[in-house]
Amino acid sequence: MKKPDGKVVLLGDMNVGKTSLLHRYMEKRFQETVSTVGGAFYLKQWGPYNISIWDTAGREQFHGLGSMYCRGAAAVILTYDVNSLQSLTELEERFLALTDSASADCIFAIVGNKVDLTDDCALPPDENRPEKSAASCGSKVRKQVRAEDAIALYKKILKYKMLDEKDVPAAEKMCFETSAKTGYKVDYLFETVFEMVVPIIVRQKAEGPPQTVDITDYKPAKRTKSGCCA
Ligand SMILES: Nc1nc2c(ncn2[C@@H]2O[C@H](COP(=O)(O)OP(=O)(O)OP(=O)(O)O)[C@@H](O)[C@H]2O)c(=O)[nH]1
Ligand SMILES: [Mg+2]
Repeated sequence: MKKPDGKVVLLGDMNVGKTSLLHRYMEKRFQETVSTVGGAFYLKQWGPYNISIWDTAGREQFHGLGSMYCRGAAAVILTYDVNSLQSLTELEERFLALTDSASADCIFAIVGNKVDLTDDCALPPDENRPEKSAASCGSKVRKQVRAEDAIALYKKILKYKMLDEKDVPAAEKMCFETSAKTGYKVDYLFETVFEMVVPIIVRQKAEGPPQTVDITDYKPAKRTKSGCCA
């Protein structure tokens, strides 16, 4: 297996569509998923670099693994469901702290998935079309999370990381809305992130061995007679 040069990690609550986004990008299709157990990764060749993209489990029982997956990450994609304000809140309350183990210059992207389930009634109510302000429009639902809410979260992340807005990509550039189901903006999301990750990979390589864990290097510890590990 090729050794990854850099690492991108998808984090977010269960059911927001992390696995579906990754399938859509890597396999160009949408298929039924099962809730992720632990984590899994894909390798993506990007120019001369191999980037590992880690899909993590959103379920609470796997929460402890999150910071291990984030170790040395060059980018973290914080994913929520545009139809669930709670899934955005969880990013701040439950997932942000997991990124403490990421690279110091880690890039953050915030992604609102499942936009296909919403329609233009997500926009502020139109006084001329009061029916559009209803909580649902036909089979589509009103978007629960506004783009501004995601931008506000991005700014909170910068504060948490003690980063200056002028030293990092603009919030508007790093907040995305996608649909894994239709493919809307999925390639754009990953490719924007990869472009930004390349300089971080270059720096990480210049500074020494990558901080990513190569699971092919894993050798089980020898057991001694007393049962301890040697
Ligand atoms: N309509 C719609 N459904 C989606 C979209 N993305 C994912 N889903 C559905 O949402 C459900 C959860 O998707 P997953 O990709 O498994 O979610 P996850 O974030 O990986 O969940 P965990 O692995 O439990 O953390 C599945 O039924 C998907 O088919 C989308 O863009 N639009
Ligand atoms: Mg999953």
